[in-house]
Amino acid sequence: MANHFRSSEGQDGMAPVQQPETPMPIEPQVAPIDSADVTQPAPLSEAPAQPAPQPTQAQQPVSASRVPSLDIPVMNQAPAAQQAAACPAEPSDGFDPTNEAGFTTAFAPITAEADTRSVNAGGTPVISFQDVSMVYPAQPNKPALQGVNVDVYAGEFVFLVGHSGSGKSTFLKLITRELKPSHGRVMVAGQDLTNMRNWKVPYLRRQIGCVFQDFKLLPDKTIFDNVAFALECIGKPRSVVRAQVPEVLRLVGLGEKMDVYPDQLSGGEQQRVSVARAMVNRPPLLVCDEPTGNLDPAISLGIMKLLERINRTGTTVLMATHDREMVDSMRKRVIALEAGHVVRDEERGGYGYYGSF
Ligand SMILES: Nc1ncnc2c1ncn2[C@@H]1O[C@H](COP(=O)(O)OP(=O)(O)OP(=O)(O)O)[C@@H](O)[C@H]1O
Repeated sequence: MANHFRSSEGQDGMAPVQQPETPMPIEPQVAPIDSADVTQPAPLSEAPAQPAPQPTQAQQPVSASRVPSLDIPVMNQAPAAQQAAACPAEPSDGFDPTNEAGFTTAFAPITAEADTRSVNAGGTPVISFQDVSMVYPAQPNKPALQGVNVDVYAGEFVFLVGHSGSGKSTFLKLITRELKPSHGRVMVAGQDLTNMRNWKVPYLRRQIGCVFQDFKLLPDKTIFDNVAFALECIGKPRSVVRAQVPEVLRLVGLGEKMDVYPDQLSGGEQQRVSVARAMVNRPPLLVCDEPTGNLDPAISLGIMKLLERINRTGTTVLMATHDREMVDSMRKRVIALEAGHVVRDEERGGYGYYGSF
């Protein structure tokens, strides 16, 4: 799946059990307004400089260039009513947004070097789990995660696979600080989430774009307004919203549908809106929980191409999935969980054999 992107140019002994945190409201503080120019990379965060860690066996060198910084809310923090209506009939349009005219401007152009780039495993990991365990109070004798050690570096594209209940969603929720670990340390962009003050959490979440299986779009807002909402929540001025929203919607091939409502879109189109919303402020890290779980294979492929394209611009992508075919075809890094343990971490892995879910 490498080259179709190029042609489009121009176009994260147990300690005491920890209670899950009450979800944070969207952006109680409004951060300083920054530039509207989403084409310019910015530093990941105010993360303190750290000594270079030793790369693990699984890391292989993705892109040294990098990393765009952003202001983006965690999208599942939005009001409950946002669940989209059931997906309408899904046209098998085999849509490939990377072939759309005007595909490019929000993201860095893909250059020949992009295909040969390597992950910089020598820097600070974007995500670092250090002997992490998570025990839910309701299941004190069954840790959802136990003794997990994982580093993910800037520019990687990583699949998180495993049986239902193996701990994938828990892993992702630790990265967005929806949960705190019962034991161990979770670092994201050099920041220790274990000790992070609650008021800082919204700032962390601005750096993490989230895409979910159920899209979580606001049914009573147009596509434009759904994406704009992500920027408005973090205090972006109208001019920034007006510049960035159409651009990112064109990127996902929905430039002509900005004024329609979610229930007027197919499931694949709704997921593309969800990706646009997650990426509109260019977070350096994209976390996806079963993003293709509600989509048929042709539509899933379009979404995966879009995510791979986004990864090629330097965005680190971590995706929990049951999509065997997709994982096998993409040959990206695969981390497999089983009963809360990492049982496999392969550089260019396949889905593996887990029976039926
Ligand atoms: N809020 C909760 N309270 C108690 N136990 C929970 C909670 N959330 C998850 N668990 C348990 O933690 C374990 C891991 O769940 P998790 O949702 O992380 O798995 P998963 O791999 O994401 O599953 P799926 O693929 O079905 O989404 C399971 O045993 C689950 O029952």
